[in-house]
Amino acid sequence: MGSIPETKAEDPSDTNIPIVDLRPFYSDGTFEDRRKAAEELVRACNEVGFVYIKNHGVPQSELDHAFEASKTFYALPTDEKMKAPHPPGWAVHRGYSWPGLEKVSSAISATDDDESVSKLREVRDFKESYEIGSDHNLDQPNVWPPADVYPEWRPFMSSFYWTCWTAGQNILRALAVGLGLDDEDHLLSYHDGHHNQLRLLHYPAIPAAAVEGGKFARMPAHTDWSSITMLFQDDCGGLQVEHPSRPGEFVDVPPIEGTLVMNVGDLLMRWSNDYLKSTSHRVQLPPRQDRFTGDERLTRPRYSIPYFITTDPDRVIECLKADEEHPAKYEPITQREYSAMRARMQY
Ligand SMILES: O=C(O)CCC(=O)C(=O)O
Ligand SMILES: [Fe+2]
Repeated sequence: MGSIPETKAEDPSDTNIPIVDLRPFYSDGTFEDRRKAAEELVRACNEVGFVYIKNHGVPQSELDHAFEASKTFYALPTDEKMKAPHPPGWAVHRGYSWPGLEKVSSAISATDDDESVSKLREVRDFKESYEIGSDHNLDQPNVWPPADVYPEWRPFMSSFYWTCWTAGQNILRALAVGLGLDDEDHLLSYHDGHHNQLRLLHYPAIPAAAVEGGKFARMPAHTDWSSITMLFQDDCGGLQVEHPSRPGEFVDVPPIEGTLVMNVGDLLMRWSNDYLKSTSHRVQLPPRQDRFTGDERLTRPRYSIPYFITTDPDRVIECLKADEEHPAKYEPITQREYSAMRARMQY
């Protein structure tokens, strides 16, 4: 006995987030095997909104390379990284954002008084990120550093973007099968792949007290706006999701080797008539004490790679899963209208 819970954090049996094996969507899985995996996936998205996927189709060698490249990029001097700066404003989300540039937050609660609102704004997100899209997405032109800064960055990340999309297509197929749609390509057909976003995140080492004292956050609670998000995380830990039936309580989503974490975004929640849940999540200090060193309890840096999958901006999304018993809760909308509406609500 005497086992310490945190030493078990990477044990798959220690998490309440379901693990779904998508192998039948890659090998010659029988129709029955595919349907079973798809139904498990949809059940997890309905009950939790978060799910681990194994046999997700992104080769481990490419993932290892992506994390190595991310580390190499973030280890560059700031003035080199700043040669690919995120453009000012919110219209374009590409290139390098330095620590504190972005403040992620769900809408500030209407009941918050002025003092706590300004306090919230003072909390800086202690992370840096780099956003990449398709070179064919003219709404969101990519921002790359000059080739001599890090020659391999652009070619590798451009190709990795499409590797992630190949895996994402099978997840969208599995979701359609699990939702019982006649055409397994139904959801996929709304995504041409050019509107996704690859994000390389680095949460630098930070003394635990700076986060515990509320001065800095790694990433505050939010939902994603995408159809779905695929997330790859290193072995640091710290990702948490809101408990599906206990609002305000967050549970750990520990890294599990060989899996990605998939979550439902707000757009797919609306599209599915709220059948699939877009769950709030955040990044906190790691739960495992062996992730800290020294008197200051400096937590190790964390690297993660989310890949946000989004529909073609002008396709009209109409509620699925609507019937007499469950009338459509939302008007048809395009992704462009939807994100404009969300942005209006936020500012
Ligand atoms: O870093 C993580 O694990 C989560 C990132 C995330 O939720 C986001 O970028 O939307
Ligand atoms: Fe997120």
